[in-house]
Amino acid sequence: MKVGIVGAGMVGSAAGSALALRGGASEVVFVDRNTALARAQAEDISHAVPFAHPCRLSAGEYDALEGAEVVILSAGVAQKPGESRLSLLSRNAEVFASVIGGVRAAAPGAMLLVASNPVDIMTQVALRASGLPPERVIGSGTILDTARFRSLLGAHLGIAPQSVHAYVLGEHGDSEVLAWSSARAGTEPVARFGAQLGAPITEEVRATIDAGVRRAAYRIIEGKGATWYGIGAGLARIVQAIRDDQGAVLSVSVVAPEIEGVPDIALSLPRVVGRKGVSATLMPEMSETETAALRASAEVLKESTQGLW
Ligand SMILES: NC(=O)C1=CN([C@@H]2O[C@H](COP(=O)(O)OP(=O)(O)OC[C@H]3O[C@@H](n4cnc5c(N)ncnc54)[C@H](O)[C@@H]3O)[C@@H](O)[C@H]2O)C=CC1
Ligand SMILES: CC(=O)C(=O)O
Repeated sequence: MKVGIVGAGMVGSAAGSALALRGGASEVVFVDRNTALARAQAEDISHAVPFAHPCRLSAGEYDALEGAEVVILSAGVAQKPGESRLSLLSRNAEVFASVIGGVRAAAPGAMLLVASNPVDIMTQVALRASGLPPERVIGSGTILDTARFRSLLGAHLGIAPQSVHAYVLGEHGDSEVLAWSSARAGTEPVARFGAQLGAPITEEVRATIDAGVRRAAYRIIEGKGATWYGIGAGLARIVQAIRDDQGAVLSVSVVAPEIEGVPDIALSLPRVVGRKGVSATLMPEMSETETAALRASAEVLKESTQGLW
């Protein structure tokens, strides 16, 4: 499958690299207003291909996206230390205004996979600008936060994160909701599993894991300026679910008519992802507190779109 990546910075290049290393695409094309950067990323990643799977890498203008089935949108500005994702909105909405037209003209059949922050609102921006149906404009949403949650829970329980089934819901951002009520280790609720293994999930453990997930981006940006490996792998995971029509259940963001009483909203819930994009949305079992937190997260996002359209 041919995949386009608009925005060849840290996130776009990490996604291209993950796709090449995992065998997630037969062809990856980078587009960036910095054409030298796009060319250099393609050349650099192509040198990893002999150690991985066949994959052609190149860079070009928008017309090079012709035939792409998925286009990843990772163009725009990223957070500086201490800055929130929501603060990027007006700058990145402006970037998308110039990017989406070029993508749609060159690759009208492509699904859009949005990574730029604030990703939930940028997914709404991309939907409106593209005219595509909502199931074909997918935001990476909390795929990364869910990975962070599974990773920290797995480490606490002493099991592989792949055996932890737990999701982060709502905004990919400060108001996100860790869905503890539905979290499972193997088939067991995580609290029961932890008690059996001598790794109880106390209030203190929950608070530490919550901060570990919610504050991850801030910590990493403080330490190295940006985050890219986790989201690069997450984007490649979504592309593979689409390419292979997997029906994978992933926490991604799409525009929905209503969630928890908030109309016309994009946020993350577990969703079934395959060749047609998102084919179903699942509402996990939640406690009253989690339901209220999800509603609050939807309201934060809704509030942030005021004045945008
Ligand atoms: N969804 C997620 O989980 C994550 C999202 N992000 C977001 O991804 C975005 C990209 O982050 P980085 O790659 O670290 O930034 P970066 O600054 O390394 O790369 C952004 C690229 O976009 C390009 N660009 C800017 N305006 C453009 C335009 N009009 N047309 C074409 N290219 C344009 C720049 O030349 C640059 O190469 C940010 O908004 C960041 O917040 C970052 C990490 C995780
Ligand atoms: C930057 C960002 O959105 C993240 O690492 O979660």
